[in-house]
Amino acid sequence: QLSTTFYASTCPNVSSIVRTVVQQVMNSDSRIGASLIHLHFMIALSSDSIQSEKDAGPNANSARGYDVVDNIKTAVENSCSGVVSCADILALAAESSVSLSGGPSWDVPLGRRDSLTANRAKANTALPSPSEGLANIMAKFSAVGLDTTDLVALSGAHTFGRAQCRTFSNRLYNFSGGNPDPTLDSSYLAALQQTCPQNGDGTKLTNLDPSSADTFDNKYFTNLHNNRGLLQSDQELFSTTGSVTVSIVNSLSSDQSAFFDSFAQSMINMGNISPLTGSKGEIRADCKKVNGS
Ligand code: HEM
Repeated sequence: QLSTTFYASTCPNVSSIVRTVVQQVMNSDSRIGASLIHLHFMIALSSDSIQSEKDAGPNANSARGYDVVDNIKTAVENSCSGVVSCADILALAAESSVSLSGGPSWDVPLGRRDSLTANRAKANTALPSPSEGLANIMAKFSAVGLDTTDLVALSGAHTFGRAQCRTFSNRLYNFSGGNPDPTLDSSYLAALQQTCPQNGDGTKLTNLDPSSADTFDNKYFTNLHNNRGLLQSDQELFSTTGSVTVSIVNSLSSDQSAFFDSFAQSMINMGNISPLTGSKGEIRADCKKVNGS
């Protein structure tokens, strides 16, 4: 029961306020759009609020963007005090991040409220890890009502942003019987081994999309065709023989506008995962904590 016109009378300019702040930050930080949508994903999948995910295992060190959410919140509060939730701000920031990076735009359904709790245990188990295998990741998406098309389309968000060596270095040296992941293209493997030496700094960053690092396009899917998916969870979408994901990758790699349409729809689906609405939850004053805590 979210609605794209939810703030039409209470905060009619909310979308452009959010977009302006995201644009400003992008001018000096080309990665911030990716970081904001990544944050939106983590929060959507753990159906929980900002505070809790921040320190959960799979996200430790990986959640950038909290400060920017605070800045957006301040800008929104200056125009319309106390009416727009942090959850809606993040959903709008995700859309701005994509459209300002060359991707699709869409009308964001709004009217979410912020949770009254923070649940670290749930964040730890509901979030997929890049090495846990396609079947498990499909099950985690399915558990929140997202199907295989959503999984493949949304994984296309790895068309921009960065990942730390520790999130894929298992593929580089000792993946199967002492060898690197056999699905990795050999020159890409060599480049990644240079970036991420064995026993090196696991927090070092590299581009998720080696062909167009900061642009939102469908090169992510052509990378998979060329065995240049960075995370194991990326490459498995294409390299798992017989998986239904293969034909979806094929169709999205051959048609960017089909990817954009699918992505926008799947973002709406992701944003619809059990939102708090009506009188449930609250409108947080500070996005990092429950009111009064
Ligand atoms: C399918 C399961 C997914 C897995 C296993 C996964 C895993 C990861 C990992 C390990 C990283 C690197 C984090 C780090 O190094 O700190 C990452 C980054 C990222 N993820 Fe995903 N992800 C998934 C789905 C998604 C979805 C659905 C979206 C958004 C719709 C998304 C958007 C991003 C973006 C944009 C980044 C880069 C963030 C930045 O540069 O700050 N991911 N993901």
